[in-house]
Amino acid sequence: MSADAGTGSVSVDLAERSYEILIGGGLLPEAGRLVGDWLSKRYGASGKLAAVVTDRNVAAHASRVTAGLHDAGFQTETVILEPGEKSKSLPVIASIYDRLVDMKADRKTVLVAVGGGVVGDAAGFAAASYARGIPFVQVPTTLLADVDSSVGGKVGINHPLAKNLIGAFHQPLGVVIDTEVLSTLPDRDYRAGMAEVVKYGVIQDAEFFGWLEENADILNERNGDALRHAITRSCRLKADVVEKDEYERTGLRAILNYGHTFAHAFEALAGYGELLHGEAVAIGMIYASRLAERLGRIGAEDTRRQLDLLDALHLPTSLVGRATLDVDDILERMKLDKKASAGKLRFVLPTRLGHVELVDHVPTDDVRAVLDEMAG
Ligand SMILES: NC(=O)c1ccc[n+]([C@@H]2O[C@H](COP(=O)([O-])OP(=O)(O)OC[C@H]3O[C@@H](n4cnc5c(N)ncnc54)[C@H](O)[C@@H]3O)[C@@H](O)[C@H]2O)c1
Ligand SMILES: O=C(O)C(=O)C[C@@H](O)[C@H](O)[C@H](O)COP(=O)(O)O
Ligand SMILES: [Zn+2]
Repeated sequence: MSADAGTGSVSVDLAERSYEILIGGGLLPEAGRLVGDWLSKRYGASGKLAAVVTDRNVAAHASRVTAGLHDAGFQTETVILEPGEKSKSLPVIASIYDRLVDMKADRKTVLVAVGGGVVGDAAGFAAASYARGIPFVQVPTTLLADVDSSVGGKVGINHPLAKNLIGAFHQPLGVVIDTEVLSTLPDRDYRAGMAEVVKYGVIQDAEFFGWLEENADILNERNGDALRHAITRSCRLKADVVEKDEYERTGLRAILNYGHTFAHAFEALAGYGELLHGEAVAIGMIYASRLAERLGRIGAEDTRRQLDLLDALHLPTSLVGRATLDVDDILERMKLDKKASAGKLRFVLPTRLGHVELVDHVPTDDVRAVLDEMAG
């Protein structure tokens, strides 16, 4: 990765729940001080007790955050989760509660999530529910968490039958993105994060989509400047949506779910963790775009450009060779999607690059036809 070119920030404007996302190389040691500043700004003098939740693969990064917390005067406890999607489960949440009870955490104890989307979602849900809500800070360490899961306050865990079915909205006090941490991220996880970056281009920003097409090669090489631009733009685009529809009530926030109706069913059916979330989203976006084509809402050329970009970023675009799933099972699982209403599926479908719509009453026969066609 190239040398740091300074720290940037994105503001998320949500009245009394507003916060900053700081983005730069080498920010990890600053996180402790930032947590202290954000906590005292929001809650006044605090007890300076922090629970750091991380996973085994990122514990070394987390210890640098812990050192910064100590320097800032915090006493800390560290909870280390098993890496992987299976940690988004009730027993893991119960184990975090136990540790919070042991350390006598109160409503001014801050929970600091250092890790990918799994750590952020699970720890964030523990923070949302312990003592009816304690402050929390996101220190994402994967590309996916940088651009998506650390921003916007969706936290939660999986039900065996459906992704993220149990959860809450709980905004962080702030987000610290150290782009240097990505240098240790395995390639497969790095690529998976790119799927959510591509999503923003398709749903909100055709120009950004074009920039991604032009820069796919250097993004694959993890070029520092390109990455910082991709992360900053993605955070801004997500913040724009969250600021207007924080609780997904008007339908606007649902656009962030492009590709996810398919993806979540695939992830649950394949067995959590078999297909990475970003991989499932990449495949789901192509299925959703094919569905939009079939319904006459988008031209084939716009699906092809998504396919080509995902290919260039080495992401999968169909289930073939990845998972063999039964079409009826997929349709059944999709009915558990949180966007469904009165048992009817709703899909986020593109009309052109840079624009999507939430569509009700999509005929099951059309969804089935796309699933059959994509199975080859
Ligand atoms: N809350 C939201 O808005 C939101 C948005 C998108 C995705 N998600 C959720 O995020 C999860 C996926 O997140 P993810 O892709 O970050 O997966 P993840 O948290 O499982 O991390 C991927 C892997 O990388 C390892 N890792 C993390 N950072 C590392 C680093 N810097 N160096 C080395 N290894 C590292 C982890 O231990 C793990 O094995 C899914 O559960 C998905 O549903 C939530
Ligand atoms: O923040 C959102 O809103 C999103 O939909 C972002 C998605 O990328 C993310 O996967 C989210 O966890 C899905 O939310 P869900 O409500 O469909 O579980
Ligand atoms: Zn997602």
